[in-house]
Amino acid sequence: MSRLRWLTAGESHGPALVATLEGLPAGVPITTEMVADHLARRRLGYGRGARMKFERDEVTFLGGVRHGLTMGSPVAVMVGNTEWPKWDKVMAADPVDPDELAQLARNAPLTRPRPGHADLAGMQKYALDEARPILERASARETAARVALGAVARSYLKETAGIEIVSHVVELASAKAPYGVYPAPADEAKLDADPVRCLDADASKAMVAEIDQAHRDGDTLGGVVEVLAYGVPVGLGSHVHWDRRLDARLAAALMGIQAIKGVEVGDGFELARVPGSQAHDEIVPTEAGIRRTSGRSGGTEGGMSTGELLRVRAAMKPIATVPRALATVDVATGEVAAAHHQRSDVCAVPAAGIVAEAMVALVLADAVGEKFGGDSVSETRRNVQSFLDNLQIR
Ligand SMILES: Cc1cc2nc3c(=O)[nH]c(=O)nc-3n(C[C@H](O)[C@H](O)[C@H](O)COP(=O)(O)O)c2cc1C
Ligand SMILES: C=C(O[C@@H]1CC(C(=O)O)=C[C@@H](OP(=O)(O)O)[C@H]1O)C(=O)O
Repeated sequence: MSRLRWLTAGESHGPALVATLEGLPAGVPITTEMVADHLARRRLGYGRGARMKFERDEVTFLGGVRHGLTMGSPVAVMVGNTEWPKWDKVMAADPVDPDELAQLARNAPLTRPRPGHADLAGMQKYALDEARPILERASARETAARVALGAVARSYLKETAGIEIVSHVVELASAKAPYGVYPAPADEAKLDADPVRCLDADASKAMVAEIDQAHRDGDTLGGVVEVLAYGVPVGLGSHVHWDRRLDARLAAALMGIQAIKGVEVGDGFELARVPGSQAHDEIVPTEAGIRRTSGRSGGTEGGMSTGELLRVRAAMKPIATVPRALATVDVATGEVAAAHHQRSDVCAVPAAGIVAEAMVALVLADAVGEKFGGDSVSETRRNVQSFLDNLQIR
């Protein structure tokens, strides 16, 4: 069963985010720069708000890594928040003089919850009279910590099994990339250079135009990202129990990203609309061994990886902080009000793709560790190779 354990902590305007990852072997190459590169990729994307322009994502390893390699002990990483100095009183861990707090405009109680964000349900659940303690943690700032851990998981996957992950934006509001065109890992730099991380130039332009229009309208947008994992060996996950199924684990991980409201594995919902003869991937003998003729299943059958390209999609709802503020209730007065709005993203779908890559990496790293074990990278690599070399049917 599960081999990796990981947790994040920290608030959006606190001093830092921290994350720990336990269960990796020794010898995984990882440096501060590798993590920082992925964090920089997460800050990209047309339509993001002001904060992403000045956020620096300062990375510090606190444990588990020595001279660029994991040691087999828990990996602990900290990502500093550039915002902290402005919030040191409002978000202080220790009590602050109430008179001093009352002077601070940014400490004004947030009593007009935003539809679509965690504000209202969180205030009700945690018995709070304002939303600050809820939105601080509900904020997708937390995804920086996941991307930091995802960088470690990606390195483990590449070193042990040769697995490589890439994502792209396939839909943004009504703009769509042509279906069935998949980026390769080598396309990462090209995708990162595109304003919306879309492979198709025309679709990219249409997506940018959608964001510009939403910006003018005081509105926000969502979209769909697709994550591909190349080189996934057959046999990760299992058919024997629901929580061991690889497809279920991927779906839960993607759905666990803020604002993701739908997940598809392979052709997903489309498979429900066509007959079986057009829904499955036929099996054929080839010089390279038994293969599938198509990739509709997204590389899993019976909750196990098939050895074909792994492909999952995640649908993000539009950003909840709509500039043309939506109707709400001021919970301090019970009166009709406009939801609170400060700066926010118009669209964060490109960033969500980077987060989705990290979540897929963490799920696959867990599944690789579970199947192949190993306390050093070389041991895991040997185990992967030995399994593949000794497959009875191939
Ligand atoms: C990368 C990323 C950036 C986001 N930026 C914002 C934002 O600027 N403003 C906002 O209101 N919501 C933003 N969100 C979405 C909220 O975090 C999300 O709507 C909120 O957690 C409620 O969604 P839920 O119902 O799925 O939890 C962002 C989400 C992601 C993944
Ligand atoms: C800080 C990040 O995203 C934030 C996610 C977010 C939200 O409500 O989810 C709201 C915004 O934060 P702020 O209110 O401070 O401008 C985004 O900037 C980040 O991704 O690093």
